[in-house]
Amino acid sequence: MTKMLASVADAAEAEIALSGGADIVDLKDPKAGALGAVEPAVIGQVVAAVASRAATSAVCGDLPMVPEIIARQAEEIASTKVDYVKIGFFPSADARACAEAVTSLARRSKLIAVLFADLAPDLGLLQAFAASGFHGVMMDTADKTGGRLLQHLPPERIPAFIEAARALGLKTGLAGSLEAPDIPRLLPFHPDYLGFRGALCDHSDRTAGVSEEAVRHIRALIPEERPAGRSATVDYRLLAARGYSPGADSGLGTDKIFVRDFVLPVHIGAYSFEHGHTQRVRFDVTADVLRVTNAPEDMRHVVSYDLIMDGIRTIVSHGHVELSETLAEQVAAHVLEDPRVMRVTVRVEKLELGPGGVGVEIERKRAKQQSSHARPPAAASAGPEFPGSGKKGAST
Ligand SMILES: O=C[C@H](O)COP(=O)(O)O
Repeated sequence: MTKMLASVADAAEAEIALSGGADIVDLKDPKAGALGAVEPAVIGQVVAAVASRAATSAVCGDLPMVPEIIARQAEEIASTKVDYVKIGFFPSADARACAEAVTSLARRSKLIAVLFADLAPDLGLLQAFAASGFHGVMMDTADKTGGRLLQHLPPERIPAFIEAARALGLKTGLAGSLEAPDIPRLLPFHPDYLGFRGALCDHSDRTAGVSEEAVRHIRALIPEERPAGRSATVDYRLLAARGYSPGADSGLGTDKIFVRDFVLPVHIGAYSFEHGHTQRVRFDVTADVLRVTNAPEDMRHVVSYDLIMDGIRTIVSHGHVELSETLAEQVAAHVLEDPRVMRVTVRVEKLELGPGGVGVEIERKRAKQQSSHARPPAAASAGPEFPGSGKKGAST
C-alpha cells in the first residue's frame, strides 16, 4: 500500500510525525531549499531516536551536479545509518555521471533519486538510476512557490513515470506541495509513498513547524494496513485499495456528483477526415455516490470530481478512438472503479460536426454481484494503467 513520508527538520518534528502516523520520517531542512540537508549529526540523532518505529530518510541537499560532490555528500549522509539517502537530480549534462558516481554506495545503502516535475525531468535517467543500483526514484518539485505536483505533471503523464520506474525495479514516490485533495487523485497510481512537508505545517507554510493535527489530517486520507483484529470505522478507500466494494448498504443513500461542460480536444471519429487532428468534445458526467456521513468534513467523505476529470483526460490522452460510444464506456468504467459509485451517466458530444452537438449518452450501474464482494486478487493488486483504466470497473 502507499506509504506516507513526512519531511521533518529535527527530532522534535520527527516525534510529531510519528505520533501523527507517518510511515517514513524524512530529514530535510525546508529553509535551505527543496532538498535542504540537515546536519549529519542531527540526522544520526533522529535515526537513533526513531529506531524501529518508522523508516528514515534524509536528503543530501540542493547540490551542484558534480559527480565527486554528489558521491561525497551521499556517503556522508549514508554514514548516519539512515534507511534511505535521497539525492536530487537537477537538469544537467552530468546527471548520468552523478548517478554512476554513487554505484558503489548503492551496494551498501538504499538510494533514492529525486527528479523535479517543474524542471522538465528527463525520464531517460531512470535507466541510469536502475543501472547504478538505486533503490527508488521520486518526483518532487524544486520551486515550492511555483505550484503543486499535478500542475507540472498532470494525471495523464504520471503513469509514464510510475510504470517506467516500476519496470526497472525502482520504488516510486510522489511529492511536491501536495495538498489533501491531491491524495485521492494520486492514490490510484499506487506510488510506493506520497511525500509531504507544506501540508503538515501550520498554515501550509513549509518553513513553519510540523503540526500533529495536520499530520493526522493527511494520514487519515492515506489508507494504512491495520493489524489483524484491530477494528476500524468503515474506510472506503482502504476497502477499495484491498479490492472490496462496499455494496449499497450504507443506509444513508446516495448523492450526485457531476462534471458538466468539460470540453477537451480529442482524437475521435470513424471517418478518414476525422483522423490526424483533434476535435472538441464535451463531456457531462453524473455519478450516484454512496454517502458515508451526513456531516462531511474532509476528503475522506467525498468522491472527488477531480477523479472524473483526471480519468477523462487520461483516457483521451491514449490516442485516437473511433466511436463516441467507446469513449463513453471507458469513462463510465473509470467512474465505476470507485466502489462508492453505484450508477453513472456519461454524455459524450462532438461539437464540430453539426450545427449543435452530436453524440451519445449512456447509463451504467454497478453490477449487483460485484457490489459487496472481494474482487479477484489479481485485479485487486494490479496497479492501474491510469486512474480508471476500466480494468477493475463493473458495469451492466
Ligand atoms: O519529500 C517530500 C517533500 O518534503 C515535500 O515537501 P512539500 O510538500 O513542501 O513540497
